[in-house]
Amino acid sequence: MNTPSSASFPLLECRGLCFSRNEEAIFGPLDFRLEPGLALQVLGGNGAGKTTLLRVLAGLLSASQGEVWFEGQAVDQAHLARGCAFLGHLPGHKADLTALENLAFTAATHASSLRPEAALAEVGLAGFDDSLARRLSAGQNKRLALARLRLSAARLWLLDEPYANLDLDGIALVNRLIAAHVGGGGAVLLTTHGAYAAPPVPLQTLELRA
Ligand SMILES: Nc1ncnc2c1ncn2[C@@H]1O[C@H](COP(=O)(O)OP(=O)(O)OP(=O)(O)O)[C@@H](O)[C@H]1O
Repeated sequence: MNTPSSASFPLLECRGLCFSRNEEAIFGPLDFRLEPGLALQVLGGNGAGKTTLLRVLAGLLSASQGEVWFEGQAVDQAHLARGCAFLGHLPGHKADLTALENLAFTAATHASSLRPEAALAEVGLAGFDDSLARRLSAGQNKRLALARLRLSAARLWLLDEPYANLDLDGIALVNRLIAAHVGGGGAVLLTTHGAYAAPPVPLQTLELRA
């Protein structure tokens, strides 16, 4: 079987993607592509289906209809769960582990060349190595989640409200991380309500309506 070169295909492509709950359409059908080196901002008011779309693309929910293609191949839910890095509303790390223990786990599972201590410093949490995650503030927890993202090897980042809970430095940090990831050939799909400045990278938008 010929394996297509990933360079000649979008990183992500959705064809007729729909999600329904109890026969009520939440979103779709959606058709869009996301090329490496770009970000796609999903816009929409409360309840429009932004989080649901990201959860489908992260392999956490099963689409009702349609196809998702990843690096030129139609993929199933399990493949999506392995292939993307997802930053959701919840931090997603272990509350009873320290900041550094959480990062060491991520670094080991992704064989990251970046040291966990360096990732912690990069997100402004130097000195919090031994702090339990459950003792961190909401913004510090978001920063720890961003450090985990930094250690991930995934080319596709799915960021649900990445600016939420962050101060101005934190918002600038998110923009720096997105710019570096996209500049390195990755791609980012992010949700916002449009209240924050968009990341400083080539940006497409996708509007969902409730
Ligand atoms: N677990 C659930 N069970 C039932 N309905 C749900 C569930 N999660 C979300 N919904 C419904 O699905 C719709 C889309 O929700 P979703 O969280 O995707 O919206 P959103 O665009 O992310 O909203 P927000 O901007 O408020 O975060 C809403 O009508 C919501 O009530």
